[in-house]
Amino acid sequence: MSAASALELHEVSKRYGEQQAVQSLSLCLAPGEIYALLGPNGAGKSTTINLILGFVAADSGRIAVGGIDVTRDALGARARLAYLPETVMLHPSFDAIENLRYFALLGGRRIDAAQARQLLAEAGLQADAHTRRAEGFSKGMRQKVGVAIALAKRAELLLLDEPTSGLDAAAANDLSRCLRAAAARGIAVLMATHDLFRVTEVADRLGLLRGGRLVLQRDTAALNPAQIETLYLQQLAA
Ligand SMILES: Nc1ncnc2c1ncn2[C@@H]1O[C@H](COP(=O)(O)OP(=O)(O)OP(=O)(O)O)[C@@H](O)[C@H]1O
Repeated sequence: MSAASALELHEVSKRYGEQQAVQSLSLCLAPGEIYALLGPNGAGKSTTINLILGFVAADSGRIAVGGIDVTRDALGARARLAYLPETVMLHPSFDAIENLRYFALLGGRRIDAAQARQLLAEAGLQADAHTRRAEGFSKGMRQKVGVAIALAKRAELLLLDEPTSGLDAAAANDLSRCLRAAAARGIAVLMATHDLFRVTEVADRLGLLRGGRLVLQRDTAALNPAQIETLYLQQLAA
């Protein structure tokens, strides 16, 4: 496996009983690349993310994060990535700066308040929210703190599952900007999503999963949302 890839999956398969959740999946993300994983419910998107996180073990195939094999060194691989779940859990009574410093420390990095402010600003969190307690934070604000944590950790890979579900248009647009900023710093981003509109806005490449198989891959540069939808529906009907 190439150490230059932020993420590499080679012929990865995972079965749950009779259900083939992921089948012979091969995928490679370069540093700074944003990849959108599309597919209908049950296509295998979350399973793919859980395999990369090492939460579930592949039946066969290999996965490497920053060249570190997930099976051989799960902790080493996890140290190189950051995962944003649907709701980023923060310490409710800490403000954004305290949360960032706390989680950065858990991730092995000590940062001061000025660095925390800088990272939160890069992730797009407004300055007046930096010293507010996190208990009142919206989903979008939590995600920004989550991205700032990934930046603080110097993660090479950011994984997101349905990041725009439940976000209003402004917050989703904000998140796109935030992911672009992370990618500009060399972080590769893999996001599972149903949001075809955001795919053209934020992703460099898309992959469509169907029944656990990658049935289509495209650069998004030349595609608009309507074209993506057409490709998507054609593949599902095939
Ligand atoms: N823990 C599990 N036990 C048994 N079957 C599972 C488990 N997790 C996923 N599956 C099955 O594996 C297949 C892929 O599921 P997965 O959750 O990865 O799809 P998905 O693309 O993320 O779907 P959604 O868009 O609904 O989140 C489905 O058939 C699902 O029922």
